[in-house]
Amino acid sequence: MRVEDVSVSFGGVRALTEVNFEAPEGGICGVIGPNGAGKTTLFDVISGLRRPSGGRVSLQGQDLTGLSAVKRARNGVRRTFQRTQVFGRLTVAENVLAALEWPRQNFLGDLAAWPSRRTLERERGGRVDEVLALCGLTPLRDAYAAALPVGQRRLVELARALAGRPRLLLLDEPTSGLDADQVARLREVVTGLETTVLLVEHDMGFVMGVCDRLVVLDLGKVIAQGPPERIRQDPVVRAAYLG
Ligand SMILES: Nc1ncnc2c1ncn2[C@@H]1O[C@H](COP(=O)(O)OP(=O)(O)OP(=O)(O)O)[C@@H](O)[C@H]1O
Repeated sequence: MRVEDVSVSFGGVRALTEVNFEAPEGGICGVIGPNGAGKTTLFDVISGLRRPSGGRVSLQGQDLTGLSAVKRARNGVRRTFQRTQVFGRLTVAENVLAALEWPRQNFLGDLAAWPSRRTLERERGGRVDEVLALCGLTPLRDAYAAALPVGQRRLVELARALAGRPRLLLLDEPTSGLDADQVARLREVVTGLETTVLLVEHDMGFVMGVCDRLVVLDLGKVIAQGPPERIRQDPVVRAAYLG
C-alpha cells in the first residue's frame, strides 16, 4: 500500500502535508504520533471517507484515489473505527454475516440460481463461524451487539472487518477498551494474518510488539519511518513523542 504526497486541509488547518510512505505487503505497519498529528485523517483518506487536496493512495499497484469508500471496501479495504461501529440490534453472528457481500437479489434470477445460492449461503455461514472462532466470539454469537462491553464490541468490529478477507486492514486504536486477555487475542489474530495491516495505536508496548514498520506523524508530517527498533532510538521521535 502506498501513500504518495497526500495533503489535507481543514480551512486554515493543514491536517496532513505531503505524506509519503509505503506499507509492505502482508506486513503490519503502525502509524503513531501525538494527539492531533493527523492519524485518523490519514485513515479517512486511505479508506475513502475523505478526499485529499492532493496526492495518491494505491494498493498492490491499483490507484484507489478516485474510488468511493464503498468501492474501496469492495476492493478489499476494510477498517475499524476509534468509536466502534457495530449494528447494536443485530446479534454478533448477524453483524459478521452482514459484513459479507451478497449479490443483488431478484426473484427470477434467484430462482435460476437457486442451487448455487444455497451453496453460497452455506459458505457464508462457514466463514462467519471461522471468523467468530478466530476472534474468540463463538460463545457470544447470539448476543446482541448493543449489550456487549466495549472490548467485545471492538472484537465484533474486527470480525466484521476480517469476514471478507481484506487485502488491506486499517485498525484505529484496536486495543482501546480491551482487557489483557482480549489484547493477547488481538495480537494473535493480527500477527497471524497474511493481509497488509495498518494500525493507529497509543499502546506503545502493543505497537512495538506487533509492527514490522512504523510511520511517525507530527503536526501532519512524517517525521520518521522505519523498523520499530530504529524509531525507538530516533532522537527526533523521542523529542516529539516518546519522551
Ligand atoms: N473535521 C475537521 N474539521 C476541522 N479540523 C479537523 C477535522 N478533523 C481533524 N481536524 C484537525 O486536523 C488535525 C489532525 O486531526 P486527526 O484527528 O487526524 O489527528 P489524530 O492524530 O488522529 O489525533 P488523535 O490521536 O487525538 O485521534 C487536528 O489539528 C484536528 O484538530
